[in-house]
Amino acid sequence: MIGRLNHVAIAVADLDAAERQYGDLLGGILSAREDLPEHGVTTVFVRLSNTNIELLHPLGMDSPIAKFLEKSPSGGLHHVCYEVEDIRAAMERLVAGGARVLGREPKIGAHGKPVIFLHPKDFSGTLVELEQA
Ligand SMILES: CC[C@@H](C(=O)O)C(=O)SCCNC(=O)CCNC(=O)[C@H](O)C(C)(C)COP(=O)(O)OP(=O)(O)OC[C@H]1O[C@@H](n2cnc3c(N)ncnc32)[C@H](O)[C@@H]1OP(=O)(O)O
Ligand SMILES: [Co+2]
Repeated sequence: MIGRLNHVAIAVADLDAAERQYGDLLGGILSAREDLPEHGVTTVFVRLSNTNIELLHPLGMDSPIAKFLEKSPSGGLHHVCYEVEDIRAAMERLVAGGARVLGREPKIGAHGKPVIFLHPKDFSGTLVELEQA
């Protein structure tokens, strides 16, 4: 079921600084900033040859990134995103296997495709995002 690594997401407290780190210092190619109010985040993607880095900054009052940054003020690794062919089939399989899918329905993610999240406590302490390929 698990497919390509679509992105690795890093929560950042200072988006300007993170853009300088990944753009100027590391020489990455950065996307434009995008606000995704439904997810409570502003994103910037760094395109790599084999995957992408998603820089995540809190947006709005209920952002999951704000809570994460309260615990880790310097930021840090937030989630990994794997591609799946069929997100509903993946959900059924995961729920049947006892994993907690966060939310009832897939949402549309940063690439305009359906995404779901899996509880970090069910995946060795790592928040997992699945994106329909
Ligand atoms: C841009 C759209 C999309 C894309 O297309 O790429 C995105 O990536 S959006 C990214 C942001 N969205 C999300 O993170 C949605 C899913 N997240 C959640 O539903 C919640 O954040 C959560 C994972 C359920 C945690 O929420 P909550 O239970 O309210 O927070 P706690 O702080 O109480 O956490 C409980 C427990 O889990 C640990 N935790 C929390 N976040 C992470 C994490 N990112 N990685 C690893 N572990 C995490 C937290 O430390 C707590 O553990 P204990 O302290 O041991 O209880
Ligand atoms: Co993501």
